[in-house]
Amino acid sequence: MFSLVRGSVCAHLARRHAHSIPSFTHLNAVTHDDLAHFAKILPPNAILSTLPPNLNSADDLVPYNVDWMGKYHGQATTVLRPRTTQQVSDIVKFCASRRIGIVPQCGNTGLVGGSISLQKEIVLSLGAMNSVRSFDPVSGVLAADAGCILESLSDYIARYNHIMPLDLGAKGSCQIGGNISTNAGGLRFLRYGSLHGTVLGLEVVLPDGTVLDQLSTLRKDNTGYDLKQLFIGAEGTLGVITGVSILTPPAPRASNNIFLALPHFKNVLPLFQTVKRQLGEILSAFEYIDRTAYDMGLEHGLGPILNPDEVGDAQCFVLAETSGGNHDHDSEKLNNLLESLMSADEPLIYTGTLSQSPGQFASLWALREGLTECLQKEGKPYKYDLSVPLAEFQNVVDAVRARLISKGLYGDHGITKVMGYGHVGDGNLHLNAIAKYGYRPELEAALEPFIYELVASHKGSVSAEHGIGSMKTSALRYSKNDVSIEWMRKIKHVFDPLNIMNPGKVLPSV
Ligand SMILES: O=C(O)CC[C@@H](O)C(=O)O
Ligand SMILES: [Zn+2]
Repeated sequence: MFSLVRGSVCAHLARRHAHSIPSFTHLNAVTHDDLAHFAKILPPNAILSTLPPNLNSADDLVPYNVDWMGKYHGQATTVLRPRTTQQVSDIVKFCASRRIGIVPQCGNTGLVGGSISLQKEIVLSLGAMNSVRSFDPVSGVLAADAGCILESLSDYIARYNHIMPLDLGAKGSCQIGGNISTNAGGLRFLRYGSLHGTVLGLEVVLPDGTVLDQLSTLRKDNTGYDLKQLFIGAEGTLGVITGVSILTPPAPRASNNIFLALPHFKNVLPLFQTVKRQLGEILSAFEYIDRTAYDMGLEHGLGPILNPDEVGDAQCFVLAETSGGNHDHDSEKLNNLLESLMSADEPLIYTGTLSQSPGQFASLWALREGLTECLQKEGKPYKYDLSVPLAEFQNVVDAVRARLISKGLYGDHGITKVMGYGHVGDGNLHLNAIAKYGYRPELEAALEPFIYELVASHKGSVSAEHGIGSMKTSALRYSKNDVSIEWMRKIKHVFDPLNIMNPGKVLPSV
């Protein structure tokens, strides 16, 4: 009996070991000889390195080593900028033979430190792979290199009257390969759904350098395991996405929006139901902004959107968008909605405005889309991207603020503002806490794991759309059970037994 138990424990440990992920100590830093090898694959201007013979300055590497927020500072000595899938494959094959870690990087606009080199891994920048491969105006399928900027792709297909199925505030600099690697959600998720549905195919360089060509353009392909799904949201830990094919919808003929002020958060849910019922399928976005976020936007010049006297003490705001077939018809629907909301016996809103021109349409969106940048101007934001039941949005924000107050950490010396905004329609709350004078360990300790425990108590997700990166590896367990994490490890081990692909991201080290 005793030996049987011992046997099973040993077997368990052996199993764990088989799927544990080698640590950074197994990886080698780039050497002079490695650079000489890279120089056989890439032209000189595609290699940046602080090592001899290149001797670039550390400043030259800042765009690759420091993330958009200036929060994560990477350690890469070398950045490689291939132009072809073959070059990516040659680089990866060589890195695997030398056990050199690789951080695939697109626009470096992520918010969780997913594209930063933690311990001298090379940065493999996809930005020079930026050509459209094909577009079929009949099916709407776009095939493109991973390094294409999202907005450039939008502009490209606009001439065919199509739009990208995703839209983000960072569209001017984020790249499609990064969007897919992080399974970005964004502002059109409510209407067009997840990239797991709209991505039809991928080309991926696997961690041994093999090119996995799954660049299918088929809508229907029911031939067993759908491998491409594994790379969507894998954050570069299973391979380097080099090419994508994605289904793009026809551009709506008319887009309108409306901005509403609500007295209390508790009105948001009934409002969402009313709006869905009255607008039906033309509703394409339903975004939430709490009072603190709205005021911050105004302080930074993103308004005024509504008459301050009518806004009064409104506690939150909603931006709803329609994408339909007829501008006047949709506008009339929104007008009727606004009128019925205002004239109800117990109105759900204080006031609202309906955009009357493309300029007004853009300025309503500008307030919502500009919030992330406003936060950066206010100080150092602690950012949490959560899925929680809609009814809990405000409770979560309030609980975090109350905790900081109770610990004496709320105010100029600590966290100056706690706010919530996000994609109500998708159950996705962006909770931000601003440390005006910089990040401090005691502030982080007050926020985490408190926020993650709160999210877990609601069976929510610690990452709704930004990913895990290096920021949330230890928080993964609040949203994934042990069995799920163990199978994630097994998958990682199958693809990347040496752990050269974006090490230290997504999976916690054991
Ligand atoms: O700033 C954030 O926390 C969210 C960023 C982005 O996902 C957004 O929805 O604007
Ligand atoms: Zn978002």
